[in-house]
Amino acid sequence: MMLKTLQVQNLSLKLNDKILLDDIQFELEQGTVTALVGHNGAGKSTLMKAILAVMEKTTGKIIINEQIDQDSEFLSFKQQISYLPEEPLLLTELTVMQHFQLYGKSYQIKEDVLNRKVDRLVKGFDLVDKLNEYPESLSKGMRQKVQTICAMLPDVPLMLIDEPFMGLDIYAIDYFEELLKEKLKDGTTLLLTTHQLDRVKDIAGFFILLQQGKLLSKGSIEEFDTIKRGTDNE
Ligand SMILES: Nc1ncnc2c1ncn2[C@@H]1O[C@H](COP(=O)(O)OP(=O)(O)OP(=O)(O)O)[C@@H](O)[C@H]1O
Repeated sequence: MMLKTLQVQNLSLKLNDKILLDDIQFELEQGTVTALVGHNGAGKSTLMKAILAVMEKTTGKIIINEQIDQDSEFLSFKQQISYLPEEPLLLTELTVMQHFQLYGKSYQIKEDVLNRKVDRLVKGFDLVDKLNEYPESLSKGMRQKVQTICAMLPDVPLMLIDEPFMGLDIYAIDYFEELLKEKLKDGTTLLLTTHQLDRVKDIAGFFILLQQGKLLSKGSIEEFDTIKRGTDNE
């Protein structure tokens, strides 16, 4: 039996009487890639934030590796997940390197391991000469690269990626894809939101379709194509 990296059970999230997530249920098996799809406002980002506990769920259970429960082991739960937000969330007062060190501390990465990883990733993303710069002196794409490196530093069971490849040039996209494939080989499980399924088809095996906070359907990517052809009337 495959290990279930993530189990989401009866997850609902209400905010000011508005139901943003309605009884969501799904599981992700170890080493799989799932694309979270749906129209603007369907609840994709909210679902990620609920998994991360950035937004507080109203009901339900969220469990990592079949044992670490968001409700009972909050700190160790948080350390099992790395998150790449759609827009970079960098701190104006920290240099690029200090951001990496902050992530190293939060995920308890040993200093030598961290430095080795940083070394390799800044070379890959062509940021070697930016380590001592502050975010405001970087381009938008460079900031996105810094945020991407932050998310790639920890070795965690689950990665949540909101709109991968946004703002990255083609070289960075290729390199990022390579890194994701490496992570998958190491057993990391990926959940990513996207509006362009074509872009993630190479790596994603499964989909989850949200509509107005409800899980409308889920299955393999091949099945999604069939659903789409049925509804789009192309
Ligand atoms: N902090 C918040 N306060 C109030 N409403 C919110 C909040 N965050 C999200 N919502 C609402 O929740 C719904 C889902 O938003 P969410 O950002 O999760 O959608 P999404 O599927 O990620 O959309 P997009 O494709 O546009 O990124 C929307 O109706 C949005 O207005």
